[in-house]
Amino acid sequence: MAIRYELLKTCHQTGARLGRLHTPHGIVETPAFMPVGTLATVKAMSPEELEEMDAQIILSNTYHLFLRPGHEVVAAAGGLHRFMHWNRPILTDSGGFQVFSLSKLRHITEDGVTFRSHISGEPLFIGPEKAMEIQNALGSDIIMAFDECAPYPAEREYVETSLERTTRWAERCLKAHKRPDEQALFGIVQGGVYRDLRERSARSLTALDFPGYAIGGLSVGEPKEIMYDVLEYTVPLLPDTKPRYLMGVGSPDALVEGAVRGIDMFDCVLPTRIARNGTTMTSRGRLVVRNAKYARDFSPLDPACDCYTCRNYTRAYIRHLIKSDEILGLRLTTYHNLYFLLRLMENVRQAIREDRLRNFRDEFFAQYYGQNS
Ligand SMILES: CNc1nc2cc3nc(NC)[nH]c3cc2c(=O)[nH]1
Repeated sequence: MAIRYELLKTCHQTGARLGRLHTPHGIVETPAFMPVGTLATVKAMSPEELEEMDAQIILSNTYHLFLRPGHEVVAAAGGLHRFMHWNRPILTDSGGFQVFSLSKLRHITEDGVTFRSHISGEPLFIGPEKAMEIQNALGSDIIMAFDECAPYPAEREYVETSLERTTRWAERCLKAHKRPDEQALFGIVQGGVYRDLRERSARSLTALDFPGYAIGGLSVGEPKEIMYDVLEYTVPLLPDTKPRYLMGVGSPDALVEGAVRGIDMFDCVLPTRIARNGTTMTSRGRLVVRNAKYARDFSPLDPACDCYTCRNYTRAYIRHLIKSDEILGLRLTTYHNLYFLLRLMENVRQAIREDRLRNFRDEFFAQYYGQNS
């Protein structure tokens, strides 16, 4: 078995679960946030810094590594763990999402997707078998089925046709996967915002008995209330003995609301992406440190945070670095943002242990979104 999910407890106040995901590269305590390391690096962070902040698993992108440096190069290095000097768990996505979001001139057929590289413009192809070949070469602990993330909004007919093909692609992935004992292949539930289509997708995929399930097709521009709605009726269709991964989520509120609805794993570029333009997450909401009002503010980004950035640097100094486009500036804001979300998930796990996740959510939101301020 490539992975083993251990369900430790279900919160009595909510549907949230406390779990441990045993992988060949170590244990992941869930609910867990996965920092995104698209090009085999979590931008601006070293693996040692990620370990220091207790990141337990990171995500990397098949599409990007296929284009550059090429999965054969990573395989020749001994796999992604060796290549990037990260010896904890890695999850790779299957490339579908990036093909649709990054490349131009793409064309979907039953075989897969033809597209032009967003780097060189050369014509390329990825399908279920190719996505398995690439991820088998990368050697990640968890790999994702090749799917189509239907856009939002999308006609019901389009979503239906797409999910049927995604299910056929999932079957082809199961057949093409060469290393099921070392790399756990997750199925990805689609179906847009249509309840009966989500149920059909979940039923088809759970019948194929994947070791874990992702919920795809969300966090693609739909209102959060709609996303939470889809989770309410989709999560219960998934086996509670297996991990559930909500792809591309998310912001602090979405992480907490997702955990409340039984999600175990999350990934999002938000913390690293907004850090690069000086936007930080603090216990009292977002703080845009490049703002002039912080020019002489010698307090830490977040007085309630004990991370390396908050223990050693001030808002004024970080603002100066960001304004001067100094590399240390984005390193310090990235470190803090990742630390903030990883601590948030530790607090969520603790609240589940103590059966008080609903209370935690209300307290956290009041502080972060300032309902009571
Ligand atoms: C790899 N397959 C796959 N990745 C995804 C990544 C996403 N990232 C977001 N928001 C940032 N939504 C996503 C959906 C999917 C999805 O439906 N499928």
